[in-house]
Amino acid sequence: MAKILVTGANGQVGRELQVLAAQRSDVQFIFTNRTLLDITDGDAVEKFFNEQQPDYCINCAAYTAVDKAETETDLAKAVNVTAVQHLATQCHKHGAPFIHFSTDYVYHNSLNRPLREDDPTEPKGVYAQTKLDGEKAALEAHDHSMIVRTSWVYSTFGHNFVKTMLRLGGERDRLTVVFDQIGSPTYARSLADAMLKVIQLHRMGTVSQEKWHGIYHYSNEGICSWYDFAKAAIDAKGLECEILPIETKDFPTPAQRPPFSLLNKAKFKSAFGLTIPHWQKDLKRMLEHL
Ligand SMILES: NC(=O)C1=CN([C@@H]2O[C@H](COP(=O)(O)OP(=O)(O)OC[C@H]3O[C@@H](n4cnc5c(N)ncnc54)[C@H](OP(=O)(O)O)[C@@H]3O)[C@@H](O)[C@H]2O)C=CC1
Ligand SMILES: Cc1cn([C@H]2C[C@H](O)[C@@H](COP(=O)(O)OP(=O)(O)O[C@H]3O[C@@H](C)C(=O)[C@@H](O)[C@H]3O)O2)c(=O)[nH]c1=O
Repeated sequence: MAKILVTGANGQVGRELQVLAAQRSDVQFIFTNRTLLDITDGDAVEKFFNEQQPDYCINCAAYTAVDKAETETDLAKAVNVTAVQHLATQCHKHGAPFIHFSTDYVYHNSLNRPLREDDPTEPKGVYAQTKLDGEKAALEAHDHSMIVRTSWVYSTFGHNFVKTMLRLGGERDRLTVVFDQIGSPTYARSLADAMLKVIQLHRMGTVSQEKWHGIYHYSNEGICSWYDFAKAAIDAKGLECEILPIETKDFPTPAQRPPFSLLNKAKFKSAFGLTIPHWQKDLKRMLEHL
């Protein structure tokens, strides 16, 4: 039976993988959180791999506090770069294909079309830079590193934009949200499900090394601004809170966000023959579980 190691399993994607794992008996999952396995500890990671011998590793651990990363730079680097190198190195040593998540924030441009994996990157903040460096570390350390760049992840678990909007929307009469940052949300349940399907295809022998190794995009289908996304969530919940569109300059933050980071998913869909739900459908699905 294949053994899948999931690191950072207390985060949004990790928790969704745990939900899906409960429905599977054909695969053995090992879920680790920071207490069970601190991935910044290289010796601990090595020992863990030697003892557990996983067949696959999905790294859901990350430093994701975008603004705080501007001041907690060393910690962001340790988790998003050094630790990723530890995991990829051990995956390589044990012949375990690796899945690692990255972000749409590696981009910062004004291309007037969905972004492809080979479009130029231009990380603006510490979080974005460390995620890009982590991608490189994973790709260099292991020849079976799948980097999945995703965007605007939300779930019933953990902290995310949707839950923040619903909380604030229940407390205030009015919220102002940027409408000049465009992209696509990603329901962590769908992302988790897609990763397990990719592993299933690999186990069936239909995913070559060349196909596994490299960068893929995955987010929900469709396009919106953070304003549209907030309004959809508030309206779906029937909250009496007015959502007003504002420009980024009127919502200053320590870290810059990309103005346009809509991901083109053509490579992922054609490589694995999978379809991706539209963000409006997935938002409804998530709100039903909330
Ligand atoms: N959230 C988003 O909007 C987006 C996320 N991504 C990427 O997707 C991936 C998953 O994100 P998401 O599920 O939202 O992340 P979360 O922030 O929800 O979870 C990250 C998890 O990593 C854990 N962690 C942090 N440091 C360590 C460590 N040293 N050892 C072990 N575990 C650690 C955290 O533990 P603790 O709770 O103890 O801190 C937390 O449980 C990440 O790579 C992220 O960069 C990409 C685009 C958008
Ligand atoms: C709370 C709030 C945010 N905003 C803006 C700020 C920001 O530009 C945008 C998104 O808000 P947040 O700061 O909650 O989201 P942020 O932490 O930037 O989310 C990012 O997280 C990392 C981990 C990723 O990888 C990205 O894909 C993305 O999901 O909305 C408002 O305009 N009004 C508000 O009331």
